[in-house]
Amino acid sequence: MDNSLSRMMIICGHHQKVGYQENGEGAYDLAFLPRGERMAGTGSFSEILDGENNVYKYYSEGEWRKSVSGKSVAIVNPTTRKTQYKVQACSQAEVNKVMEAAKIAQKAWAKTPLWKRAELLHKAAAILKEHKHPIAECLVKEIAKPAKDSVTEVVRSGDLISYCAEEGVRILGQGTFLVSDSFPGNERTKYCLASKVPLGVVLAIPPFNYPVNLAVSKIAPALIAGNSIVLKPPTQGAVSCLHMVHCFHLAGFPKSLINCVTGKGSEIGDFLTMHPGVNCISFTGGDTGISISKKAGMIPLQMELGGKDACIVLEDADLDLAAANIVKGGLSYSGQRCTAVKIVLVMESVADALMEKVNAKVAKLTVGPPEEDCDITPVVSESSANFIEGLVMDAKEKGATFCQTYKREGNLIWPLLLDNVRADMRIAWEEPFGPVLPVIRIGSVEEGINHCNASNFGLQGCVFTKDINKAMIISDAMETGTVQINSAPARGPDHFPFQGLKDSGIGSQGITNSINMMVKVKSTVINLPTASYTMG
Ligand SMILES: NC(=O)c1ccc[n+]([C@@H]2O[C@H](COP(=O)([O-])OP(=O)(O)OC[C@H]3O[C@@H](n4cnc5c(N)ncnc54)[C@H](O)[C@@H]3O)[C@@H](O)[C@H]2O)c1
Repeated sequence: MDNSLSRMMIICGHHQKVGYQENGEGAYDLAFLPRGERMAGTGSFSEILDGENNVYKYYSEGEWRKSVSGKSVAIVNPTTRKTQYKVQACSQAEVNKVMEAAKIAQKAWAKTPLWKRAELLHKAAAILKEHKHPIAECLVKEIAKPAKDSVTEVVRSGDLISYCAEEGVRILGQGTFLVSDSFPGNERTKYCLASKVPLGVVLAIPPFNYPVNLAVSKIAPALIAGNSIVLKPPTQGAVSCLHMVHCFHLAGFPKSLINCVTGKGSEIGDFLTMHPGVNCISFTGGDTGISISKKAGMIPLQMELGGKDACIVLEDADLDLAAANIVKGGLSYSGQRCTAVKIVLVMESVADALMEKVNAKVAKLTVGPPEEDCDITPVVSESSANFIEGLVMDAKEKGATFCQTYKREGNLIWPLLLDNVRADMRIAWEEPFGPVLPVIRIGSVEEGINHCNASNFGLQGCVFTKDINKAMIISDAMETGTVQINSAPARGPDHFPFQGLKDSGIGSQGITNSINMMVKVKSTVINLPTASYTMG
């Protein structure tokens, strides 16, 4: 931090705080503010920033380090489109070192009592929540998430860690005891004790859209189950992740148990996912996950990939409820959610009425910077905005009805509903990951289900109807990991099972399922010389 900073009044919502102005490179000095109120890279977080070069460090062997590569990766603020932060470009040699250390640390951690693991996780959760503001600030600057939602993401992550600690001590505290005489031909001469043991080193790769939440949803289950962690954060979201990791550091976890390497995908991406030291990969993201699955060795994989979540609206639906969920479900965080409503399939007879309600709500959305807590904020990158524009132009050429005028400034795209979309348009099938929502008018429920099932994705879907019997039949017919009845698709609450079928993933998440996924079963069989049946 240089000396040229000038003291100023920083306006935060309705509160005024006396502090120092941003120095133009994303760093602040607010050391006099209460703990937890400080800004990114300062106060408790000053250790994670190489102030001389203004590059965030990576975390290895319990220390914050500069890469020997001398190189950095720039993180571009989606709103200003200027470099906001820089992170270390780690080398393959540094990844090797991290892997070796993580392997050794895991062995000691596996011998740490479960209650002690849980205690440390609770501590990390509390520290994370205490520092919600500086971490949320990173989310606002790196991924343009609206300010309030950014705080919510951090708090929710703290709650997830605590829940995981509680769930872990219960489910990992129990094994299975089997006797041999239930299988034909056996006497009770064998007792089998099956217990859950850690996998080893878990490689965690979260996506940009929930970098903190989707990192801790891997880290916490892995740790409570006795594994060590190597985290590879997304580039946009890396600095938020580094701050989050520092909260685990402050909680006092053993060194090398949690590690975080940053860098270019081309340099360390495949190197990490194909590394022989990795015993499990937990990945959330797009199609990259499919290629990782093909390249990874014979290790357990947890893959949560893209979605094209359909919203089927029947003739008897509560249209106000459906409209509210379509707008919130489709356009929150500018549609950059795996479980966003990504296609509306509405019965022709109620389509005009529904669209009127939806368009009235879209007109009320605020569009602008995340700092102002706008509903629609810039999408994560210029290439993402270009991709979304490509889908919009394709729909235009093929005759979709534009409910709003298409408008874009830089990475900021105004919310847009496309009515009368047809199956020959790309947007009927592809995931825009932006504030653009296609609507297909259907003549029968079967047509809606067929469209949903023809997708290569199978994450979630939803149906709006007042008839629970019809809803159940549709839910059973939809080939998706989850179907929501009378609400938009959603991942939370975080302890619910969460899984994608087809190209949407492998395995199931949610706190309990993730813990169970990060262990393997180990059996010890006691062989008795004679059959023995317990009498009392
Ligand atoms: N199903 C879910 O739970 C879920 C949740 C959120 C997001 N998503 C999906 O994520 C996508 C958007 O996120 P994104 O753009 O960050 O996805 P992405 O696939 O581009 O990147 C995901 C992660 O993979 C890393 N990565 C990229 N190339 C790699 C390589 N060769 N080796 C190792 N790691 C590599 C990225 O740095 C990032 O950390 C959307 O498709 C969305 O639907 C799915």
